[in-house]
Amino acid sequence: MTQSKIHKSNSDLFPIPLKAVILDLDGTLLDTAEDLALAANAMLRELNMTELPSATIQSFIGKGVPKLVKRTLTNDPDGEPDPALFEQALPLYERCYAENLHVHTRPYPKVIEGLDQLKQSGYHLICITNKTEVFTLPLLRKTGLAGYFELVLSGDSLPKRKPDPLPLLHACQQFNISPEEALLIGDSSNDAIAARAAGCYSFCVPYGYNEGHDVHKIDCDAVVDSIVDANNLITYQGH
Ligand SMILES: O=C(O)COP(=O)(O)O
Ligand SMILES: [Mg+2]
Repeated sequence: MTQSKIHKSNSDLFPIPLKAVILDLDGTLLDTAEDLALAANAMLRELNMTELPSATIQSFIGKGVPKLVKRTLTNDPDGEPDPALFEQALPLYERCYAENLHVHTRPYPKVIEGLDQLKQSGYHLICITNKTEVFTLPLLRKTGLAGYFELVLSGDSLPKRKPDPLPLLHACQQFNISPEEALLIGDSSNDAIAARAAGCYSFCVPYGYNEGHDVHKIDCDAVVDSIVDANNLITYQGH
């Protein structure tokens, strides 16, 4: 059935009855790393700074665009650049990424198939990303994913982003469901921490970014190979 690694010792947990499935974007639905790195290096070139390897920039993905720019400028996940440099760099990055939004970016294998299955089952489908809204919406449209989602919340849609639980709680409220009726499928600890704090279930996929760390160390309910595998561990609970 599935090769998913189930983290909960209580396998009676599965299949989990749910009303909504929340999906992370970068590293879960879409492989965006190459285009994010292209933009980051284009920004560095414009600033006459040394370019970084794509793999390094990939490890900086996860906490939104401003954080990616800070990490790229300092080549340090915790780095804080000079404020004047950051102010100059952020709009440069935003322009470069807008120009490179959809060069290499594609849905991961089994994403479309998985979304089709979830949609057919009747789940509310929600996308919650830390990506800036001005990039999220065109990217969902260009990759053919926009039509699956009843609600899309980006990193700048609300006062707080993942790992804060606010976007998840906001989504549950919008659909009048309780958090334990929702599952978040993500690729990083930002997703799992937000889900735990909100009281939602959380699964992780192993093919994403997780800021360069091992996804198997994340505290989540299961690590699933794909969205299709996630669908095999849940059951639709009706509205
Ligand atoms: O923009 C990011 O840094 C990460 O976005 P995500 O929440 O969709 O993974
Ligand atoms: Mg992600």
